[in-house]
Amino acid sequence: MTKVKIVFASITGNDEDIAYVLTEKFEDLGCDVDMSEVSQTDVADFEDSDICVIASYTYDQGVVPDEALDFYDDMQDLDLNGKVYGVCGSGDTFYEDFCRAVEEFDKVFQQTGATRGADTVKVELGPEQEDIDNLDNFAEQIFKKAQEMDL
Ligand SMILES: Cc1cc2nc3c(=O)[nH]c(=O)nc-3n(C[C@H](O)[C@H](O)[C@H](O)COP(=O)(O)O)c2cc1C
Repeated sequence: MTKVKIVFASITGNDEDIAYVLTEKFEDLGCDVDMSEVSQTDVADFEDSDICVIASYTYDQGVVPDEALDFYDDMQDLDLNGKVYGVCGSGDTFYEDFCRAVEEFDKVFQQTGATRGADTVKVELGPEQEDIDNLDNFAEQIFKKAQEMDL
């Protein structure tokens, strides 16, 4: 069974909602899914998974959330070759750096050698039906890539 690890950073619940949408979709696809909050998660969990996903909000001029900084730093030392990843997150277009943390996590995943399974998904605040459709599509693409790689 394909193992999926979903890590989220969320203060007001939008990214937690995103993580739940993805959990449900990956489970529908027949995956074994584990979801956890970033400050409660060890990066080694990604090494034990086939598919690695991050859902993060953006704060204060586009930086990675404070509680995700250790995780972000630890990711720089990971070798995730042969694994598939995806990044998504919530932001607010009121701010200049809309969903910048999504881009930052995408960059660090690239450094790990993991393969991007789908383009990033950026959600304006909480996920509406259109976002849920985009997230379902995101999960399907990632799963398809993992199947192509025999994961
Ligand atoms: C002080 C503050 C700064 C923020 N800065 C940004 C930002 O630079 N870029 C962005 O896209 N969203 C920014 N946001 C919006 C949050 O990312 C957005 O509310 C998000 O939905 C929160 O996700 P959560 O519910 O998972 O905590 C900011 C919000 C606050 C309160």
